[in-house]
Amino acid sequence: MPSTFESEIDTFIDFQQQCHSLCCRILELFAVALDIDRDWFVSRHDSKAGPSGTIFRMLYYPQIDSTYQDGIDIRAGAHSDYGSITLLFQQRGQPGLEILTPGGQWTSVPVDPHDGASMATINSDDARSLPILVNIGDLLQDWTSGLLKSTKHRVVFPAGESSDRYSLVS
Ligand SMILES: O=C(O)CCC(=O)C(=O)O
Ligand SMILES: [Fe+2]
Repeated sequence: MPSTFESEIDTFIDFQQQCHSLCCRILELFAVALDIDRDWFVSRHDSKAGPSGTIFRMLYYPQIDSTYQDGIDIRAGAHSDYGSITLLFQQRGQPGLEILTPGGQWTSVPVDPHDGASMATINSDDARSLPILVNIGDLLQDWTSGLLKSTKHRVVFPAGESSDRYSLVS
């Protein structure tokens, strides 16, 4: 843990635990939907039985000058996540995530899907908070024999002006 974060260690641990609980809840609902034992996925992330396998990452992609080449220079190369599910927290004004569609096209994922919607169409809770992006990973694809598909994604420099990008991944 970098020393600059040491004073916030309790906040990070609390946040990470809340992420783990949310992941477990989502995995439980997947199990219900698949009509299998509702603990099937969650029991495999039980920290009482050993390391839960959960990884928490705080990512910083620094702003660079405008010499980067669109479509060639990228911030995080194409990959799928190797775990079961991943929660991704992004910040307003820091786009860049793209997913590969089944048709093989890279498509940008809005940080806030409500962008462009009129305020009258979103409720006040939505106006305050950003959605959490949930990615299915390779392990869940494997566990479900490909029924749930892991999503290939990457992070590119946004078109136009580049800015710092911070994200949290759990
Ligand atoms: O920073 C992002 O938006 C994505 C990060 C990511 O895909 C990862 O850490 O696996
Ligand atoms: Fe990823």
